Amino acid sequence: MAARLSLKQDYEGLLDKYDTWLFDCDGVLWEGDRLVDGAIEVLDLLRSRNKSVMFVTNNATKSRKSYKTKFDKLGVQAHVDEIYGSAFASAVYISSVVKLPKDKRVYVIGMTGIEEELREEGISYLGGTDPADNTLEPFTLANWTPDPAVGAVLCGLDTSINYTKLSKAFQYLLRDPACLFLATNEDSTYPSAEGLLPGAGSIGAPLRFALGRDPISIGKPAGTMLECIKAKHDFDPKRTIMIGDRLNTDIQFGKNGSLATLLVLTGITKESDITGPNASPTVPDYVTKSIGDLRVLIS
Ligand SMILES: O=C(O)[C@H](O)[C@H](O)COP(=O)(O)O
Ligand SMILES: [Mg+2]
Repeated sequence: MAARLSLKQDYEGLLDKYDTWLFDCDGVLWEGDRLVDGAIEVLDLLRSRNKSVMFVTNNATKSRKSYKTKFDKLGVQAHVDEIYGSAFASAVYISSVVKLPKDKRVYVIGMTGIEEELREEGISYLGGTDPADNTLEPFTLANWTPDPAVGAVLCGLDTSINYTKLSKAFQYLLRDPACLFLATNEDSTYPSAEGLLPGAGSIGAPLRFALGRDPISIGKPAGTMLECIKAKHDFDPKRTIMIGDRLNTDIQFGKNGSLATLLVLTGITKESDITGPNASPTVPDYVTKSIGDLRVLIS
């Protein structure tokens, strides 16, 4: 049963118990470019109490560096080494876990975040924002020569998705069973400032359906990003709390990592998802309406 936080002492209890605070971004700190009310004050409060603050986002549209620009623009204090995104985790996974040979390339469905992180890791790629792939012209195999060096397809949130990209990714995966099918994350929806939109998982869904094959998904709830954090920061999982808005990514990620979990209701998850007959079996340790609720601690 999740503990519903409401009193000042409830929030004080979290400060006493947890030294490391991992924040999901979309739906927790902001929606699109609209900050959640109180997010900055609460992050400043945590840092003033010597808490370690990190950001763990499945949003692959931005690299860590371009996320740092977003944080700066929104006035949120963050160091690039505190920012972990699924584009970064995917690039690290391909270079360090897959160990993709240097003569191999990655076909990308996605945006600059993935491209920048692959470049940072020295991984050769094609597709992505290439104008030749970002076309609404009809796609025909008769006019296409696949790149024989492609050894993996990486699919992430792509707001310029089209039939050409899906067809090329499909062909790479169909013609070579050894070609890796990777997804930065599989969130079904994206909480924009104006409302829900299809998420990364819905961008890759046509490939799953056409191929009858599931990708390896690298973002939350998989442990890859936690491994990336562990590689750079010492922290005690027993004194670490994951704050998220989506049960099957953020809260499950926290549970998989033996972290405490705090669900907020400013993003994807609504009250009806956690109460009543259709409540999800994924139960967070704590629930509060918004991260802004912790402002009660600011004396
Ligand atoms: O579709 C997506 O990729 C996700 O909705 C989105 O970007 C999740 O970001 P997060 O909530 O993990 O910051
Ligand atoms: Mg979120």
